[in-house]
Amino acid sequence: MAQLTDSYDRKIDYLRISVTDRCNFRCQYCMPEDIEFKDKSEILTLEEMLTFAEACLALGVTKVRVTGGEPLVRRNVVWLVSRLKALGFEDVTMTTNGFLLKENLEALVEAGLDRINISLDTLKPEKFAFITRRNHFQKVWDAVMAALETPLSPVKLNAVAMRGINDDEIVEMAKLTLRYPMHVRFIELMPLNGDTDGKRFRSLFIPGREILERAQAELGDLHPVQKEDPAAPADEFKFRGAPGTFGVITPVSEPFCARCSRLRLTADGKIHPCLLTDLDVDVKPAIRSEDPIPAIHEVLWEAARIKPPAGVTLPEESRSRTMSQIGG
Ligand SMILES: Nc1nc2c(ncn2[C@@H]2O[C@H](COP(=O)(O)OP(=O)(O)OP(=O)(O)O)[C@@H](O)[C@H]2O)c(=O)[nH]1
Ligand SMILES: C[S@@+](CC[C@H](N)C(=O)[O-])C[C@H]1O[C@@H](n2cnc3c(N)ncnc32)[C@H](O)[C@@H]1O
Ligand code: SF4
Ligand code: SF4
Repeated sequence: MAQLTDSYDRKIDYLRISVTDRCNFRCQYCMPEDIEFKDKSEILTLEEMLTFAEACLALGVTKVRVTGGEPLVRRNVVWLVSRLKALGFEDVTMTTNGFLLKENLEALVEAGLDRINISLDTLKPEKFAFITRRNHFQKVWDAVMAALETPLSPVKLNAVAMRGINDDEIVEMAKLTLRYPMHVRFIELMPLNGDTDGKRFRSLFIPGREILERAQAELGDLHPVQKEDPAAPADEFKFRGAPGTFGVITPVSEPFCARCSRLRLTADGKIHPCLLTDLDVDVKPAIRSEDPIPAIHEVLWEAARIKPPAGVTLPEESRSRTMSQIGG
């Protein structure tokens, strides 16, 4: 069967599934404290998500990332991981806030999870409570340490960079890569979650280049690391002799749309061809139809067809969305 490609000849081989819009944290850049989640009746079952993934696999999608909201608050998500692996995906990964990770590590490894990314913006418990609006630093840090002792090591740590909030920790976070086999990445803040006039964004934004310069000024030269997946968004580097890597993800200052290989499925059954536009296509009717695989294929080709070209910027009216709806 033909490989899924978009109108600009980009190969689409990477699917991100947001298994739930719910979360046990309320990170300031992602969602408001009083967010209303979707009614459970609107959310796809895990079996339906699996059917969608199966249709993607037949069109040459080989990688799938399970995300959310917080994927580990969705009951039986470990089952989904094991079924995705059994279907034949080469790379099944998860992005989590880490709160429920330690108790799920063994089951995730057994289910065949290939890699894990953990979001951690700070190494200071009080600041963690300020950013996530939940006082759970220690539990997340214990999970990071526990994950390093499993076949999921090396783990990736994701930190959203915010001026005046966690930029004083750039060097401490970078130093983790000298001590542990971790891939630490700072992500540029994107103006979502009600930041319609972009005010919060302008005061907090730090470009990735500045982050790399500030780390190098203290810790010495960073050497580029060859990517395993050339389409991956992170630019990764190593300090001399370090077991881990340090990097940046720069969707704002240096967008990587020209190499974008991704589609996203939301928990309520919409395909988002791009994280930073409002375009979506409803695939729920196709998933629930009598002959779902060909029906889903039609919708997938339509989503790929409308995927925007390189150079996407987020229109102001789209900034009311929360990242948790689309899965990051
Ligand atoms: N604008 C934009 N941002 C992205 C895209 N992919 C990832 N990001 C940002 O980078 C963050 C980190 O992504 P992760 O979930 O850790 O996954 P990843 O780095 O893509 O992981 P790999 O599968 O290992 O390449 C996301 O939460 C987004 O903030 C993308 O396609 N477009
Ligand atoms: C939406 S979360 C979903 C998975 C899981 N709950 C977690 O936090 O890892 C995925 C990623 O999106 C990132 N993210 C959320 N809002 C963002 C924003 N406004 N700008 C940049 N990254 C953001 C988070 O830091 C996290 O690494
Ligand atoms: S970034 Fe992840 S952990 Fe934080 S509120 Fe959003 S979905 Fe939850
Ligand atoms: S902004 Fe859209 S097109 Fe660009 S890399 Fe992200 S998802 Fe892909």
